Amino acid sequence: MNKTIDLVAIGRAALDLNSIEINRPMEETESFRKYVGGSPANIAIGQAKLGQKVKFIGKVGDEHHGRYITKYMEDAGVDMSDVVVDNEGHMTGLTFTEIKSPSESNIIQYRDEVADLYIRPDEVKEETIASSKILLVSGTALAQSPSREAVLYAIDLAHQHDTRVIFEIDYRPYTWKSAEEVSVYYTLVAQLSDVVIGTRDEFNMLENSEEADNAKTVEKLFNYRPELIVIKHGVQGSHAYTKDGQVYDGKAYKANVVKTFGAGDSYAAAFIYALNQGKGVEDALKYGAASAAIVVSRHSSSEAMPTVDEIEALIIEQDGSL
Ligand SMILES: Nc1ncnc2c1ncn2[C@@H]1O[C@H](COP(=O)(O)OP(=O)(O)OP(=O)(O)O)[C@@H](O)[C@H]1O
Ligand SMILES: O=C(O)C[C@@H](O)[C@H](O)C(=O)CO
Repeated sequence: MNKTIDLVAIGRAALDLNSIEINRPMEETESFRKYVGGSPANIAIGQAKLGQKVKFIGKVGDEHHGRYITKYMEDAGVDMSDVVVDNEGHMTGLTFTEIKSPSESNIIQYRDEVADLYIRPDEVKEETIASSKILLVSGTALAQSPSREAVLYAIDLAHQHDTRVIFEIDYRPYTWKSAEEVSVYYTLVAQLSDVVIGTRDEFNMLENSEEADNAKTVEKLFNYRPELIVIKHGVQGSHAYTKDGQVYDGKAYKANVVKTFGAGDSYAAAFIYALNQGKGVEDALKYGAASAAIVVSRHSSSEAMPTVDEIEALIIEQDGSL
């Protein structure tokens, strides 16, 4: 089928309530600003801002927050026509963020019985997956049925239609029942994906191990489908590994940090954008890191997503050239 969509993301679109009073613990924070949130929604918005054609597959509550999210993402350029409105009383998920200091942010999530975890396989449209170059899978969508089966079905369709599967491990502790359960589903989906992106801690969850050896992690996964694996190490940067044995080291850019969350989503949006533009892995690492440096210097994880010009200006400012 003709690939008219650059990326389709599956998973949660939720609300972030970010503390307005920065550098303060949550216990003393009284005011919050509302944004769209949820890792795959943030990545979809980031991609749209970079000029990509993006579609979203998910489920939102039949209430004010669900309507706000759908409208915001449509206005941001994300095609929301496959998003289902829940009709069983499940609500949109909420995240409160604490911005304690430029090096410490925490999140508190309300994710019991949330609408996004109730998307069913029969609500995933084959023609959407078939017409997209990339299926972006968020690991949190594997935490519970029927969302788990919806994701596995989407991956199967992607394989049938030559759609590249990118797995953002996106570990959130809520909803999962045990470390073993996390490891089983993360391993399964990583083995079925073409590209896997996660932090070192998230790969530890995948392996259910504290060993933290990047070389061993990639060696095991390269026995399966993945051809590119990215392991992120926060402000220390990130590493990309290819199946043919190449290793690329990416550095973090300097930033005037407001808060640390949102880094991973902005990184993924720009890293995938660069690969889709035909740039090499080395450049993709720069685009991802520059995008993250911009988002950590702003208040949100969605509205904060940068344009291509902003990313390239930051790379030129700090590296001297693109
Ligand atoms: N404080 C920072 N300053 C500049 N760049 C940063 C900072 N923190 C992270 N980054 C950039 O973002 C990339 C991804 O960050 P990180 O490894 O923290 O991902 P993550 O844990 O998925 O993010 P998140 O906190 O959003 O979940 C890093 O490789 C780095 O390039
Ligand atoms: O991913 C989430 O559900 C919360 C995010 O929207 C939040 O902004 C964040 O933690 C991004 O990494």
